[in-house]
Amino acid sequence: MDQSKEQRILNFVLQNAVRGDPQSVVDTIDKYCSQKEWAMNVGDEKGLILDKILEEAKPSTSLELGTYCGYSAVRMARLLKPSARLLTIEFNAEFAAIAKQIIEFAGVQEKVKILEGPSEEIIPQLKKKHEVDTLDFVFLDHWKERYTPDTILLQECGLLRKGTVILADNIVCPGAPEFINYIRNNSHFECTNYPSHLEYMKVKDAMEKAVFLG
Ligand SMILES: Oc1cc(-c2ccc(F)cc2)cc2cccnc12
Ligand SMILES: [Mg+2]
Repeated sequence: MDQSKEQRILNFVLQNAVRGDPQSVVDTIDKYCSQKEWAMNVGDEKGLILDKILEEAKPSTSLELGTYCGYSAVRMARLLKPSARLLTIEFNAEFAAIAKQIIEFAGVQEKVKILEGPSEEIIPQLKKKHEVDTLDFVFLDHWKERYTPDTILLQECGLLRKGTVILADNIVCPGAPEFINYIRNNSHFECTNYPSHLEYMKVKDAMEKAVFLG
């Protein structure tokens, strides 16, 4: 059976990154995906925007929708304070298995919990099953047509609080026009756009920050 691209990324990390060093794992994935095979990690240019917004938020409890290979989970976990936690939801079982190994290799497994399944099923379980009170930071990086319904679901489940920061990837490419229309016309959110480029490409992309006002 031929290896998947995600398995090749994992193998490259295991052979080239430094175990227990999250920055080396991030740099190694960026090296592979810019030189060998493109993959849908947030990448280094948009990753620096993610870093800055995450550091400003200083979150105790963060949620990521769309783990993929774990690149942004490792990238975020490396900046979290020791007691902080990141929950990351991944629908695809193969991706979740790869991400688990990359997160463990990076040594951030104590801060990161991968929840495998559909976001619409897992979000309503966060309070009772995963002991979440409210979320300080949310990174939307899964299927674009889920951005709006999952944002509404987070609100309905009482998981947002005054000041919760939501950061969404791929606002331009592949694009999330319905989400942008929803969030920018919703008086409960204060939005900021961050122009950038698609990971590893010269194609234009952007991220959108939406702060929940309560
Ligand atoms: O950052 C991303 C990029 C793309 C993408 C795929 C093919 C393209 F030609 C361009 C962009 C898809 C994503 C799907 C989910 C989360 N992030 C994605
Ligand atoms: Mg993305």
